[in-house]
Amino acid sequence: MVGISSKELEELKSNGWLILEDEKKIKKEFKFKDFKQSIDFLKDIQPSADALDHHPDVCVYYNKVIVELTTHDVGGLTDLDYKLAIKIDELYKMKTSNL
Ligand SMILES: C[C@H](O)[C@H](O)[C@H]1CNC2=NC(N)=NC(=O)C2=N1
Repeated sequence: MVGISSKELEELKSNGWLILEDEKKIKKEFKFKDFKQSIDFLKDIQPSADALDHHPDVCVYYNKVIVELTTHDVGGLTDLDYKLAIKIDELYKMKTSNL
């Protein structure tokens, strides 16, 4: 695990991730059409999170899922947050491109 680079942070920012708490956390809201889609998205994330051994903090609403990423072990952002964020964006694109 290594710290996140400023290039990675910029990329996440341009993908719509908010950088919070003095660059210790990132957050993004994903929109869906109903609760089932929201839950299915969460289920899509689970294998990637387990594979990276890195897990998001998630808030599920009826038609939106708010994802927060930070590396609790170091109290800040690392490459694991970057990798999982990119993966989650990919999963969202796949999910919403065939609606
Ligand atoms: C032991 C295990 O590797 C750690 O507890 C992992 C699990 N998943 C994790 N997820 C996140 N987001 N941050 C962590 O620090 C973290 N640590």
